[in-house]
Amino acid sequence: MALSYSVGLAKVLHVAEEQRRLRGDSRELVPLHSAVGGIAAENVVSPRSIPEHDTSAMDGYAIRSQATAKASPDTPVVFKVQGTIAAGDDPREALGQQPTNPDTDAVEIMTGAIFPDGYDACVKLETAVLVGGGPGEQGRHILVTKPVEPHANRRFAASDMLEGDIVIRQGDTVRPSHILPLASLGLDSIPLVRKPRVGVWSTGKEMRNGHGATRDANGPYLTAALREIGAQADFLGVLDDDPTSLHDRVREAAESRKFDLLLTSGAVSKGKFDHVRHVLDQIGAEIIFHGLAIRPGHPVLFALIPGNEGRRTAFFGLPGNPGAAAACFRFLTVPYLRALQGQEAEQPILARLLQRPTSPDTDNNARRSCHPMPETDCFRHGILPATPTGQMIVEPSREQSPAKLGPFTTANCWVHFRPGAGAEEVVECYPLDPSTSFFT
Ligand SMILES: Nc1nc2c(c(=O)[nH]1)N[C@H]1C(S)=C(S)[C@@H](COP(=O)(O)OP(=O)(O)OC[C@H]3O[C@@H](n4cnc5c(N)ncnc54)[C@H](O)[C@@H]3O)O[C@H]1N2
Ligand code: MOO
Repeated sequence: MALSYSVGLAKVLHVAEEQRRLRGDSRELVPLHSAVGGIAAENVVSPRSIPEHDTSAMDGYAIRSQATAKASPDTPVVFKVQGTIAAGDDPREALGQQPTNPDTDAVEIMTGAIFPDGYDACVKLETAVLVGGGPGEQGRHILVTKPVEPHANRRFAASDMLEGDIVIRQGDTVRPSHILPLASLGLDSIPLVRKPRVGVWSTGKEMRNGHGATRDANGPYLTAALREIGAQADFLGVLDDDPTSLHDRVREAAESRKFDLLLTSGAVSKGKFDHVRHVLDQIGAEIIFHGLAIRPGHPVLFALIPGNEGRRTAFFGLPGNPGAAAACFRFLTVPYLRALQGQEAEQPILARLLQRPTSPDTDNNARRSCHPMPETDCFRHGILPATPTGQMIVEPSREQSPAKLGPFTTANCWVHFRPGAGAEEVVECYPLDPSTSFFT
């Protein structure tokens, strides 16, 4: 009896935690413009409160609001304009030595500029009536024709973020939207978890000699998907069905210390040319599991390969059928890499299954693939549309063969059917691509 998915996953996470400890402090400071997609190595807290000063929210005139309490079109309040403060100016320098009187003077102030002492509000340029002025703009006055609210158009210091606020949490993936607050706080780099280095091979001579026109789908897919989730992935080539070259390449890679994880796809099942298990046994690998009670992907293998100085490299032997390789990658390899980098487990979105009438063959296929399977976890791709009412209803792809890839052009999610879960159940859905979200 094969191990259950939950036991297999627990073993994967256990190894990931162990390897994480062995990696030690593997962080690097990365400039903000290159940080998107990386994983925060620690909570980043705001080193200061922002804005650091009270500033104007509008281009206009700084005044003292109290002085306008009785302003009306018939009895406008007149202020003499004394100097100009632009964003980036020190108000004291901009206004010079000459003291101003907030009861009778206004100061021209630009958006983002620091308020001068004694002035509490800003009258927008469009609201004030400018009179006078001329060459050198001496003698300018403004008329204010209605009372100005206290603190109008004033942004208060520390009203945005406070010193000590958490800007990004340890384990969060950096998104472009994190960069705005991080940069505003004056941070130019961020500590990220060093990217896990992953080596990927495809196996099977059918992809090398061209007979039968099987093209390598798994190699490009796995390499690209790994890069998308922040790993440093190297595609190491397509190996043919020769156990000696498989042996040498895997051993060499494990001893090179270049990789945190190695992946193969294909050659893990029962066929005459399925050499992965045998080769790992020869190398002296610890087989954590070979086979899980999952569909697709039941021949999947997970092992630790010995290297130099007692160091061991984790290894996934993913099944060859591309749909099975993709499911095992999504539900085993991605959780492994998340845990290795200190990220929490992904939380699924719960959705109801779309019930469809079943008559043509394709419907029967679809129905069968979502039929409850006792003691087996099933992973099916499908579409979870954004409905106008916000209801979560998922439609599994009609075609679920792990050898057929057409549905990957339209699917946007994986559906996880727990053992025995039936068509009436609420099911767990995950974005098809782990770097995406249903809501962005
Ligand atoms: N007697 C049994 N036969 C099979 C079993 C079984 O339990 N008993 N399991 C089946 C299942 S399930 C799967 S999945 C496959 C997986 O087998 P392997 O991992 O050994 O994969 P291969 O035999 O090497 O290839 C299977 C299939 O996938 C194609 N393939 C492989 N790699 C790629 C690639 N990189 N890109 C595109 N296509 C790929 C390959 O050409 C084969 O058609 O075994 C079943 N058999
Ligand atoms: O893993 Mo296989 O059929 O379940 O493709």
